[in-house]
Amino acid sequence: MRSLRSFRRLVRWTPALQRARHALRADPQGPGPGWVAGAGLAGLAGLAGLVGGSACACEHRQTLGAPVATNLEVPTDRDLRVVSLEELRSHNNLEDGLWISYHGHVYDVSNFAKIHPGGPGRIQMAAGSDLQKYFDVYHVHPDVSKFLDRTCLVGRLTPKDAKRSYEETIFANPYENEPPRTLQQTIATAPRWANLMGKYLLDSFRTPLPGFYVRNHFPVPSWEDVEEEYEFEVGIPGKESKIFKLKDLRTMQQSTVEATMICGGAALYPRYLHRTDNRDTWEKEAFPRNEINNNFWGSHAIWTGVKCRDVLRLCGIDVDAIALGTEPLPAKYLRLTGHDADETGSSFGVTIPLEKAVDPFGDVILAMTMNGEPLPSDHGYPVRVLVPGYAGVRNCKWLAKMELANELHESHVDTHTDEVIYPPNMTFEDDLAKTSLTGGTVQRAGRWEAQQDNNIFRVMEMPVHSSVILPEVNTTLSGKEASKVVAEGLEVRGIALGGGGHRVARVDVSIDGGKTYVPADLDDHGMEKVHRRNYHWSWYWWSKKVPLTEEMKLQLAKGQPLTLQVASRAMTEHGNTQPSREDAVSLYNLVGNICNYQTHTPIVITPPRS
Ligand code: HEM
Repeated sequence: MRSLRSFRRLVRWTPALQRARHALRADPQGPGPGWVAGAGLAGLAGLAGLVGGSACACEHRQTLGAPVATNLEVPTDRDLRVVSLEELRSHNNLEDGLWISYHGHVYDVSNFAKIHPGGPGRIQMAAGSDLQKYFDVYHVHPDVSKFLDRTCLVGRLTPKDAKRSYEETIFANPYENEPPRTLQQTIATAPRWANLMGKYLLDSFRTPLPGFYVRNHFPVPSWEDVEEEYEFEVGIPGKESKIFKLKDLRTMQQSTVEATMICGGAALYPRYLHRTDNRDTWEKEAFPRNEINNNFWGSHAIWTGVKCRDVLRLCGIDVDAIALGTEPLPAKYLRLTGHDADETGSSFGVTIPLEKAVDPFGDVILAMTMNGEPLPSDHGYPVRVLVPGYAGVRNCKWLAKMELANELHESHVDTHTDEVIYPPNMTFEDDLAKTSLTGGTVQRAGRWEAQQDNNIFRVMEMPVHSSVILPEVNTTLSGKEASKVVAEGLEVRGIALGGGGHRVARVDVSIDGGKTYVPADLDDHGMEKVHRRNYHWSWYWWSKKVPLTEEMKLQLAKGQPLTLQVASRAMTEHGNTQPSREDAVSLYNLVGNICNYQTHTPIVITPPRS
């Protein structure tokens, strides 16, 4: 119910979605279970007139017969059967199969939809139509034909029909009216994903708000003009839910927390598709991409808001007794749901341990300001849950609901997308290939789902991490700069974070790709005095002039350019540290979450004139 309310808010706010809503109204099925799975979604995409035609009575898998390709073989176009536009469009629901066209090929993505990182609903939006129209908006996708061709190819369209399929697919961009943005380097626009890259991260200890790291999953809900309508609900089993409005929070005692927020991905992009052939592509394709920028996917701010435990206390939870252990935990988790939802109405939701929320030193607050200003829309205006030490995604924006529960949140984000660490034997294409090309399609998809329960866990606290920020990747130093490096050493600067509130005890720097290290000078900007107990939520900055070895100097003296591989490794006071680049290869996990390996920053020194 709540997610429908959020969706309505989005619809009211976004003109593109308003247009889609009209299309939905024209759809006789209207919202409901059939709507999610069927032609209603095509209506949402403005496709009602195109794909809502006669339902295909046949069982599509039977019509397909034997798989057209094995895992690694892609048939040539000559061998593919020609699919008519009508047939493509008739496969627009789960019952008859979800088919899409892409670059002239037709694919059955019925099984893939279940594991689609962007959620099953979004694939259903495109059913019976052309994928490219969607990818024109959702730039998060690289060219996916590589694995679609290997996994779920049905046939091809004639060139004329391929053109028609693209041209007649009408899709209204739900991200047209996102808030204005400046400063950041954009990774993706729909949904918004952006960060301050490289040297700008070291411009100020507290990141300027327009540059603060953003990772949205859905269009931004706008509360600016209607903040008096804003509310969130607290649900406690066996009790009536309690509603809080902004004015309720504003009259409560405010707390301030200095905290760095870092992405659960910590580093890796792009993910999935660059590693579909086998795990080795993790190093060959994903690592180099990751190392294009000196990126630390996070930012720092001072946050103000109401303690989460104070809100729970008002709802009748004895947070002090629970924290002291004199009362048992009433539930394992606190589930957080946002007012943001995907284009099909499926809400954002994540889980945090209830223990963290009631811990008087856990510093979980319902934040209303960042750096002394109201939260910007991109950061959850008016209320975001700040969960210091935890992955960014746990810090639910645009809070709509908090509920005590013994089960994890069932949202797609919490179960599939950014939240999970998959076991090392799991690859995207393997599972996908098996799901789609064998007769037992559903069981294979089940393998993926089964993994969810067994060996897959959720990213909660972040691990220790550090990044080299300066010099920037591929910097070339020559002339006086090169002479200075020879005389004084290479000046390296960067950022480190203990993760989970752990103190960073040391950062070591290497200029020879991790063969040898020297300790850097740490600067905590006085945060040691600010943080309570043993928790340190803030990033550290560090710097070091690393001397060249005699061998390196000799190489330059011979007139040969010198390439250095700069790396850093932070270590907590427990001795936890970052894996080397080599070790990270075997630490492969499908999505690339908490990938805190020591990236390499290549820089070149050209021989200075003596
Ligand atoms: C067969 C068709 C599709 C394939 C193979 C596909 C594949 C993928 C993959 C691999 C990702 C993860 C990308 C990454 O994080 O590096 C992704 C994410 C995403 N996809 Fe798709 N996709 C398809 C269709 C669609 C459609 C039709 C939509 C929208 C209507 C869509 C929306 C998204 C969004 C929004 C994300 C980002 C989710 C997030 O991380 O927040 N996708 N898709």
